[in-house]
Amino acid sequence: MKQLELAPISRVDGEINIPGSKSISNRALLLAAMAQGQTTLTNLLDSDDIRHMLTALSQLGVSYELSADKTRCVVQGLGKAFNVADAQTIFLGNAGTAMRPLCAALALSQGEFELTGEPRMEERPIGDLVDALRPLGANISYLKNEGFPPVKIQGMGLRGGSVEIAGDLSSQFLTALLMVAPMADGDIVINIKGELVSKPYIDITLSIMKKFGVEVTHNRYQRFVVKGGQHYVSPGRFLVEGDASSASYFLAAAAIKGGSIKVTGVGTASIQGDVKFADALSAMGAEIEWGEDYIISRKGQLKGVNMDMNHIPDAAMTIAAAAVFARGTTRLSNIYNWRIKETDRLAAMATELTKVGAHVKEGHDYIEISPPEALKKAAIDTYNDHRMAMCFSLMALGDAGVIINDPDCTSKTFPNYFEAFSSICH
Ligand SMILES: O=C(O)C1=C[C@@H](OP(=O)(O)O)[C@@H](O)[C@H](O)C1
Ligand SMILES: C=C(OP(=O)(O)O)C(=O)O
Repeated sequence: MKQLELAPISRVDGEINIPGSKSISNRALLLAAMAQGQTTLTNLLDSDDIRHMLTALSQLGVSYELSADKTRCVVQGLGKAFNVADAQTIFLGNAGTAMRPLCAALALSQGEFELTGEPRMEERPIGDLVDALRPLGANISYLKNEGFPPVKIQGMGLRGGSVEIAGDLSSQFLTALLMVAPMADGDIVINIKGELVSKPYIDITLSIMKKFGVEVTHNRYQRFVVKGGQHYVSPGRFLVEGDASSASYFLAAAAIKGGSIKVTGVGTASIQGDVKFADALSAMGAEIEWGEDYIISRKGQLKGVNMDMNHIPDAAMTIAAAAVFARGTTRLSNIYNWRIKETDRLAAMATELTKVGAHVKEGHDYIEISPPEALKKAAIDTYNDHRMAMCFSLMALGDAGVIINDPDCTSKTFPNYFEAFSSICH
């Protein structure tokens, strides 16, 4: 196994143009593929999750042209759902933003499809989405375990109707249903069962759908009404914002160590909920300055916080890492669904933070972190989770340095993360 040793870093400073957002790239690609007209996507993310979506679209008969650096993509929209004569097996790695939306999109399409993924994907639920699609006419079956990928889809279009969908495990199920609903034969009313988690990701979905010409109304995220029989229409050009979750590591670095870091590509104009990470960092004591498309972070005297993190589950992991450098205890709550992401992130975070000397309490849906007396150098297991690798790079801001096992797992969303990180370290 590859290991990356990071020596203690004395100062951070600089500016980073953050690569494109994963959540926006995969949504925009799928809608561009089904929309009428040609879409030129710029600042597209080049990473594993996006490559899986692009490969899937090729298999589904979509033509597109990627620039040499893979950040510009001209997509020829089909103007309708997919229609593929030969049965297709589509491998989606561990990309939730490909698996869930494509499951819905293929139920809406014509053809026979199998959606498969990495072993961890077979442990990440999809049952709540399948249960919501079936009453609309979807023919989906499980190839291994009930409620989990791989799935087999006999695409035959979707009718309108009123459905319920569980909101308490993942917002991606609702995102998937919303994205296909306008192309169903009739109107669709979606009622949310239970608390809807990760709500800001629904705002990303609705915002991108609107750019492609479709408006959805909703009643406080409890009931969504989507008119059926519509088409998406390409906006022509679509600029992908920088990834706000990826920005969190750099902003945290300056807050922990000093100097000043400016991230560009995300700011007050962002449609991503994860920009709220900067507010959480500010509550810990960081000095934050906002611009329309940039955020600057400077050192504060960090202190522990007690926060509900349901709205920013991905960037919340960065707060857990920063807590090691804060005075007092940090408690991050309402994060049960950390357990069903790339790994069980509550267990992984607790185990690895303990290795560096932090005092950690892992609850069913929360984590409590008190800083170590002295940071210990440790070899950090990353569990094939890009965010574990990126979060624990921050340990190098202490006096001990850190070893990151399997650093290349950042390729899921940020292949050049460690180069970018070293560019701000002095
Ligand atoms: O819709 C999206 O783009 C995402 C939603 C979130 O997942 P959950 O809704 O499962 O929390 C987030 O963790 C994931 O990285 C991306
Ligand atoms: C949860 C994540 O990914 P996915 O889109 O696969 O759910 C993530 O990127 O942190």
